[in-house]
Formats: sequence, structure tokens, C-alpha cells
Amino acid sequence: MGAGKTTIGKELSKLLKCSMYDTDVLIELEEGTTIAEIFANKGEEYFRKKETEILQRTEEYEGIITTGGGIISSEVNQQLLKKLGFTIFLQCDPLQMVKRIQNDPTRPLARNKSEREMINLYQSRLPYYKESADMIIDTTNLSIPETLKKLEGCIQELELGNN
Ligand SMILES: Nc1ncnc2c1ncn2[C@@H]1O[C@H](COP(=O)(O)OP(=O)(O)O)[C@@H](O)[C@H]1O
Ligand SMILES: O=C(O)C1=C[C@@H](OP(=O)(O)O)[C@@H](O)[C@H](O)C1
Ligand SMILES: [Mg+2]
Repeated sequence: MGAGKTTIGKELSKLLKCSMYDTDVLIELEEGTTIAEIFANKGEEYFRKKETEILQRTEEYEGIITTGGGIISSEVNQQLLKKLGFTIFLQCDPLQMVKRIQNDPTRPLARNKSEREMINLYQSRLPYYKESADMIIDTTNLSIPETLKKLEGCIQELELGNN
């Protein structure tokens, strides 16, 4: 949460002139309500089921798919991500991510959590992010334009290597 997936995904899709889908947005559209409301009224388990359903359907989509930070927690989702395409992990120092999202009420799992709790959550997921990623981009201390530039450079390098 707060790594910049949604923001950077949107910017990258403009740069690459391709579509971009955010699993949280797709869930909100399907449910006709916000992520915070889904967590409050139907619970996290329900939300996680929706994430898997959406991932199962993303084979229909072409372009960039950005996900919620917790999508990696389930083994089914890890397998689905591997199958779907090239995956990029936007890594960031957890304290920087906490700062970015601390006043944002839209992320139920980050509300009223201490820095320690957020670091613990990040660390518990870290092995899965690393294991699932085809590319890791460290965005610590980078602005949004700097992250985008780094990402673009890495993608270009990858394309050159493939040609
Ligand atoms: N590299 C960055 N540097 C500074 N702020 C950032 C950066 N990337 C994203 N942000 C900000 O952090 C917040 C969360 O970004 P978001 O794209 O929603 O993250 P995610 O989808 O990974 O949770 C937004 O306010 C965004 O503008
Ligand atoms: O890390 C998580 O478990 C979550 C991250 C959120 O997305 P972002 O990573 O885009 O904030 C959203 O899916 C939900 O609030 C749960
Ligand atoms: Mg997001």
C-alpha cells in the first residue's frame, strides 16, 4: 500500500499507449461501492475472493494490470499472476509508504495501524512479492516522475535484451 502501483501504472499506460486496469477499481465497479465499504460490510475474506475472481478474468485484458498490495497473500493468486504476464514489484521502504498513505481513509488495512504493524505486514508479504516478480524496481526516495523514468529504462533494457 502506497508503493505507487495505481499512480505509476496509470502514467506508464499513457507512456506506452496501452490500457490499464486496477483490480481495486474493477472490484469497486462490480460491487457498486468502495473498498472501505466492502471491508466494513462484507469483510476481508469476501474482498479476497473478489480479487481472485478478478485475476481469473484478467486473461481477457490486454495492457497493464495494477493490483491491491494484498493480492499476493494467496497461493492461488500467486499462481495466477505467474500465468498472466510479466510482473513488476514496485519495492519501497515501508516507512515511506506509510507516510504516503497515513491520512488516506480509503485503505482499511492501514487505518489506525502503528508504523510497526505496517512494517510487519510488509515484511510478511515481502518474500511472496520477491518470489512472484519478474522485475523489481526500488522506488525508495524516488519521486513519481523518477520512478516512471527508471521503470521506462528497465523496460527498454528488457526489450533490447529480447531483440
Ligand atoms: N514515488 C512516489 N513518490 C511520492 N509519492 C508517491 C509515489 N508514488 C505514489 N505516491 C503517492 O502515494 C500515494 C499512494 O499511491 P498509489 O498509487 O495509490 O499506491 P498503491 O496503488 O501502490 O497503493 C498517492 O498519493 C501517490 O500520489
Ligand atoms: O494491501 C492490502 O491488503 C490492500 C491494498 C489496497 O490496494 P493498494 O495496494 O493499491 O493500496 C486495497 O486492495 C485494499 O485496501 C487492501
Ligand atoms: Mg492502488
